[in-house]
Amino acid sequence: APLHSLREIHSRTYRCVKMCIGDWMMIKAKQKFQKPTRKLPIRLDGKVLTKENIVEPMRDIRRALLEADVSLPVVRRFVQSVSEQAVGVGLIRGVKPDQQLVKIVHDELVKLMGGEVSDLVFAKSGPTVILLAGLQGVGKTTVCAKLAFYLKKQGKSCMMVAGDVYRPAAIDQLVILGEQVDVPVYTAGTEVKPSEIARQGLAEAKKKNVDVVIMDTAGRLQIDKAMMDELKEVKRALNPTEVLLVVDAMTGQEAAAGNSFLSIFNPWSQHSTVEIGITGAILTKLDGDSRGGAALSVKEVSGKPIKLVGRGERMEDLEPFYPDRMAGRILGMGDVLSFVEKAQEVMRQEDAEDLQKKIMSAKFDFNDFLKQTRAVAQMGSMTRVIGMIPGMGKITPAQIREAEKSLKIMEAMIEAMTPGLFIFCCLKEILSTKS
Ligand SMILES: Nc1nc2c(ncn2[C@@H]2O[C@H](COP(=O)(O)OP(=O)(O)OP(=O)(O)O)[C@@H](O)[C@H]2O)c(=O)[nH]1
Repeated sequence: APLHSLREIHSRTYRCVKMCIGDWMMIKAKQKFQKPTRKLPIRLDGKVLTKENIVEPMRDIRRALLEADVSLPVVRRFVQSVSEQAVGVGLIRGVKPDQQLVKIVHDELVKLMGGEVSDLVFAKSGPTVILLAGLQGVGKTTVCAKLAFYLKKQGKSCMMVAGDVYRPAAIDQLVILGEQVDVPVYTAGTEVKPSEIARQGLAEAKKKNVDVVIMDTAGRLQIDKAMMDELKEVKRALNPTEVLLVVDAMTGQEAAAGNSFLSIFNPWSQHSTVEIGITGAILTKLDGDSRGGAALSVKEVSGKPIKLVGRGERMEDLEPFYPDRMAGRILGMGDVLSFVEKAQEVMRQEDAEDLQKKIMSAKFDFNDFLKQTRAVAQMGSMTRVIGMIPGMGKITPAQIREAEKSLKIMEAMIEAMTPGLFIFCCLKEILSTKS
């Protein structure tokens, strides 16, 4: 081909593609600079966490967990598993081993407690039935009314069933709370078996077309066979959507201990064969002094998510369980956590700045251009690539086809050119543009 037409193709394509790639890269760099993405690697210090440098901070973390009322066996298992995971992890620049360890422990705690909010499950048809179980005095009756109020605020019609026949005051308590939250309560006195009350209550709820039925059950000071059998009978009568274990946050150390309700999940417990099919838990009395270690014990021992937490005696004091907030509360090292998070952000920001500087100072020669062209080509067809560039929507398919053709010619030309010929073409291009 004559040099003139080659030069024209060359210069037109060069300018067009350089503009596109340049704009596109600047936009991307700007986006990265303004909002550092999580994908950018965090700059590390070149040092790592080792068995030796985590011994001391792990001791503090162990103490913090015990002070937060996490039960001892749970603390032991947790500390061992996190220590194994932490060894070899790179240190973020400017962060000390103990600080970084706190962050790792925090993230592990969040993961262990389910990671995200675990929502209540609702039946696809017919009423959703929620059965509450738990030891005496943990707050079941109060939770029953709180839950009804909570669901009522979400637009669901509710009915409560008073199944605690062993403590007559519990039935009166539920009726009073029902009046307070304006939710009907089904009662059948103390002479009827709880499973029969459950059957009658459910029938009544179906008749009234109620969305959610919540059944309160009796609590004992400790679990025994009679209590478990009774619960199983109630469960059979109701076929509940959710069976929620109500746990007092103040009883952290006991939560996973031998005589607690939780022990039915414990493989070493004498009640391990008892199966009542708990689907989740509600943690009460979190407004107290406890740092909430029971949350970790519940999840660790039962494997079931905590769905809601009670934070006071008022009816509105029930809210979803947020694992990250709870992890922060259990560790009680909020300052260290926010410092490490900040350090991570700064490092990501510095990485983004570096990237931008590299783009700004790049000497964009034809070899770079070829590399970029190939990189762009690897991203898919020109139509797809152009579609990713903001403001390029007006380019017609014919123009894109033309550009693709030119690119192929360009590639062949650059590869065939010696540096001398390359400079000659550039000079000719500059001179002809000037004239
Ligand atoms: N501070 C605080 N107190 C609570 C909370 N939930 C329940 N309580 C109180 O704990 C006490 C026991 O609550 P109940 O609802 O009667 O407990 P229960 O599990 O039904 O007890 P039994 O019927 O004996 O099994 C009551 O005084 C409640 O007001 C909570 O989240 N925070």
